[in-house]
Amino acid sequence: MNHCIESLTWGDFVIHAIMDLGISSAVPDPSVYYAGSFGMRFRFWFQDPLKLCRVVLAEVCDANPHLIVSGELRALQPVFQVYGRRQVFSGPVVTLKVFEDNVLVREFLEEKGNGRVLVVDGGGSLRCAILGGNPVVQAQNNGWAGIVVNGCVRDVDEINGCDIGVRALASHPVKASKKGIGEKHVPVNIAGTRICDGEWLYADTDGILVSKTELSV
Ligand SMILES: O=C([O-])CC(=O)C(=O)O
Ligand SMILES: [Mg+2]
Repeated sequence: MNHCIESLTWGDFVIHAIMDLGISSAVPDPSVYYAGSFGMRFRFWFQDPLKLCRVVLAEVCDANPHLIVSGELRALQPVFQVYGRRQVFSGPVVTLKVFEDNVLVREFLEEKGNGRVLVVDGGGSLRCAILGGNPVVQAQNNGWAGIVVNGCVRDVDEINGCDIGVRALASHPVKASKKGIGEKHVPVNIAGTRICDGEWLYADTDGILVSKTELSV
C-alpha cells in the first residue's frame, strides 16, 4: 500500500512525495521531470503539468490515418473511467477473459509485469468488482504498466494511490467469485475493439489506442 504524503506546486511543477510501504518499481511516465528517493521507503518526483496534458494519442492518430483506415491502429470507445496515478501508460498487451470471477486476474498480476498492460474482458458486468486494491498494489510492485478492465473495480482510494494506470467501466463494492474460471491469452472484444495478446496499448488523457505493433511515440 502507498501513502501519498504531499502534492504541491512549485513554479511550473507539481511535486509529489510518497511513502512506499511496499517495494515499488517506479517507471516514470513522460510527464515526470525528475524522480529521486531517500533510502528505501521515501520517493519523490517532479511532474511537468504541460507534458502531463500533452495530447500524445491525438498526435499519433493525426500522423497515422492510414493505420486507422487499415485497422492496424484502433481507438477504444470512450467508456472507461480513469483510476491509478498514471494517466499516461503503454505496453504490450496480455489478454484475459473472465466473468464475475477474479482468481485469474490476481494470478496474472502476481507475475512480473515487465511493463505489460493486462487487458481483462469481464464481459462488461456491472454486478461486482473483478479487480480490487490488493492485486493493483501487487501489479505496481511487479512492474505492470497498466490494467484495462471491461468491468468494475473496487478499493478505488487504494488504487488511486498506486503508481500504475487503471481503466475500468465503474466501481462496485461487491467482490467477485473465486472459482478460477476464465481464458488466458485469447482475443477479446471490448469497447468496440478486438484486442489480441501481444498487441500494444497506449493510454493517455484522451483515451486508449491499440496497435498491432509497437508505435514510435
Ligand atoms: O477480494 C477481492 O475479491 C477483491 C479485493 O477487494 C482485493 O483484491 O483487494
Ligand atoms: Mg480489497
